[in-house]
Amino acid sequence: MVDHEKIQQAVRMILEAVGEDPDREGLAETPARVARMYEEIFQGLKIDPREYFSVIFSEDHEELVLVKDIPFYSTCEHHLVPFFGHAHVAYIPKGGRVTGLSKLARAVDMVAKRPQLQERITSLVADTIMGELEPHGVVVVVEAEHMCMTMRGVKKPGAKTITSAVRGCFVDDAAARAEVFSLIKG
Ligand SMILES: Nc1nc2c(ncn2[C@@H]2O[C@H](COP(=O)(O)OP(=O)(O)OP(=O)(O)O)[C@@H](O)[C@H]2O)c(=O)[nH]1
Ligand SMILES: [Zn+2]
Repeated sequence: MVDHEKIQQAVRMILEAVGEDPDREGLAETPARVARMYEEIFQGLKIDPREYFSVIFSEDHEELVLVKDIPFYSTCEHHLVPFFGHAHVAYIPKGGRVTGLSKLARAVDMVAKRPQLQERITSLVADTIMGELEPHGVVVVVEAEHMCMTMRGVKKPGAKTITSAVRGCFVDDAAARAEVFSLIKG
């Protein structure tokens, strides 16, 4: 649980500081709404993504598994405005240790629901999968648009940031890595 009372006080202060009247009709409920919103969009702070991989299926598949185009929404830790896009998660299971596909998307979702950096989402998802599933290798690619670069500051709408984290066999196996990147692109 986030501290609703504290968030409400803070939002009220911000509204006053920017020259708004926090008691006018349209804003009266805003501090409480923002507190509820933070509860939702920062819920990943309370969740360890490793818990999604506590159930492992035993399946004899030591070939590529790729879940691509996983939409996500996150909050830039520098400006507290959204950045959002898609994540692509690939791994090659080892020793029959296969996870439910949805767990890959859940891990992305929850890691994103924190004040974040795109690089940290990318590496944390990759390292969590490496640590929990102990696969041959993992590739995570994240593509996102940062509202802090779109609506303010440098103002470059449409600019996309692409980050990748490559682990295990994909580090040395250029062909396997290229296959993943071409499947993501296609
Ligand atoms: N590496 C990284 N940088 C990010 C991310 N999200 C936002 N940023 C950058 O964080 C930087 C913060 O820069 P500062 O110079 O401290 O802040 P600022 O004066 O508001 O910077 P401008 O955005 O350039 O106006 C900016 O360059 C943002 O583009 C992210 O996920 N990863
Ligand atoms: Zn930002």
